[in-house]
Amino acid sequence: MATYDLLVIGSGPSGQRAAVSAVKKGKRVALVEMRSVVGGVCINTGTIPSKTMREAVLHLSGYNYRSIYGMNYRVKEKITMSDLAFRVQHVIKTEIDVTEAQLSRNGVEVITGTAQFVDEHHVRVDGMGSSTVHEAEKIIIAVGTKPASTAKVPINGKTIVNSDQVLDLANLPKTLIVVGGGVIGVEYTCMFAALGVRVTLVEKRPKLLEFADQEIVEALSYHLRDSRVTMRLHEEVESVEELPDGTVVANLESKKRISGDALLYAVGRQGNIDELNLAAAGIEADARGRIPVDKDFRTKVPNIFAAGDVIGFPSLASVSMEQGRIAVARAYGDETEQSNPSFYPYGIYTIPEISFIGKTEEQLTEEDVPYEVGVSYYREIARGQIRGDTTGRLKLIFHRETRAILGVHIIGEGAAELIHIGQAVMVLNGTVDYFINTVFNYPTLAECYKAAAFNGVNRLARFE
Ligand SMILES: Cc1cc2nc3c(=O)[nH]c(=O)nc-3n(C[C@H](O)[C@H](O)[C@H](O)COP(=O)(O)OP(=O)(O)OC[C@H]3O[C@@H](n4cnc5c(N)ncnc54)[C@H](O)[C@@H]3O)c2cc1C
Ligand SMILES: NC(=O)c1ccc[n+]([C@@H]2O[C@H](COP(=O)([O-])OP(=O)(O)OC[C@H]3O[C@@H](n4cnc5c(N)ncnc54)[C@H](O)[C@@H]3O)[C@@H](O)[C@H]2O)c1
Repeated sequence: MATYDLLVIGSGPSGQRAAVSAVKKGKRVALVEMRSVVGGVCINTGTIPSKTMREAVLHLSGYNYRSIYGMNYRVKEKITMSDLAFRVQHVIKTEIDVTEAQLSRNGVEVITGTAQFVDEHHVRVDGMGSSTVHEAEKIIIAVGTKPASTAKVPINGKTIVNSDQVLDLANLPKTLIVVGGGVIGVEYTCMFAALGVRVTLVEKRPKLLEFADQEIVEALSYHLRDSRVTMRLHEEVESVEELPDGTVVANLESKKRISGDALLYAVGRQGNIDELNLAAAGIEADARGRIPVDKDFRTKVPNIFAAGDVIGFPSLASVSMEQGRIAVARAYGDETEQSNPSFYPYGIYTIPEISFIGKTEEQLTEEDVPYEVGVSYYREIARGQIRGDTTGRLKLIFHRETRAILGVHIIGEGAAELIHIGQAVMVLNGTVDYFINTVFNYPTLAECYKAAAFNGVNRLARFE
């Protein structure tokens, strides 16, 4: 029986970061992964495939250049699922190689197999025709999630797919039903709509992306409609059926029936805990398979920690890495490593992209915080015109009295990169005056910050 200082279960972003951090602290570390390759949902089925597919869609469809060369501009006239899969497979393979190299360079022992607890210090790993028990002083559960499913939606991996299977669609459908207007549903809706697929998006809540600033969501909704997406909000899909001709029907609770060539079921995800035998370690998960932890990512069993999507919100690759790092720091009594969730950014890879940090107008209104808003439009910035994005906008929210930046909300090309300028100013306690008094490269999208700051400060001046 092998003995480790730390055993990590799962090789997604949280597991990888936890394992390497522990090695850097001089610990002997093993990482167990049940897939044949490392990287988790992030590299193999979720983040990396979807973001690469988006890039392929934007390139091949010529979407970003239609405002310059005309609505019929295309790089490739007939785009197939294999065109998209080609680029995706290339990036997945490279990312797996990079991750494997990083783990081996750092001396993390990767064990392939499915982990299950024997007790709070022992884990059995079944794989490759063998079963071995490993002992560890500390254990980190980083098993991530899998798509939520129900018997009423017969996923067949071909025409009725979940988000792990999108690239398995044999052909690009002419019509697609997307169930779930969360981040996954909305991102894929945008990609297929940009390819000319007629998409119907069904969301049971009255609004899409409820956690985002509603002005930004309204701007996105405009783009979705412009791309001929039909939005069925406040409507719940009750069941799905396959018809003999191979098409698919979604039955809504309101008795409406929607038909399509294919259906993507993206109604959330649940913790990957079925194989773990958590009870043997004295741990319980909630109904959605999420494991409760304290602020240090410690479960109710003192030597066992959990990080990443399996602990629930916000379920982002970016945050999962950070949770893995902090969990290891706390496991070894290190309080110096810190991370502040108030400054975690969101990047939503819709078309156009959305990114934000800090509070929304809705939250600040609810909290009675006196704020002012400054807005700038990509069409007024030279780089916006050069790039062909004339619909993007950046919204800066700042405190009316202290002038501190309270939130930044962006929709448009490069939003997920651009947000980090606002993030740095917020983290360093900057005010709107930073943007007024700073020179930005010209022509860049970063100039949006300065234009928005002027706009906001000019509004304030009306009251002086
Ligand atoms: C379609 C999609 C798009 C996304 N896009 C983004 C994005 O743009 N930006 C972003 O920040 N986040 C995005 N996410 C979220 C991101 O992928 C997750 O937050 C991240 O992968 C979670 O990392 P993790 O370490 O918790 O686990 P995961 O990446 O889920 O990895 C967990 C690993 O544990 C393994 N495992 C499970 N059980 C066992 C067991 N018993 N024994 C051994 N191994 C086990 C699994 O095989 C898996 O490899 C997206 C997710 C999806 C589904
Ligand atoms: N860019 C990113 O950061 C990114 C991208 C994709 C995924 N993710 C992560 O992946 C996780 C899962 O994403 P998701 O979109 O699957 O989950 P989600 O929980 O965010 O959204 C699911 C949506 O489906 C709706 N829904 C549920 N049942 C329904 C029904 N029967 N009919 C119609 N609508 C229904 C819900 O109201 C909800 O809005 C998220 O937590 C997210 O953080 C992040």
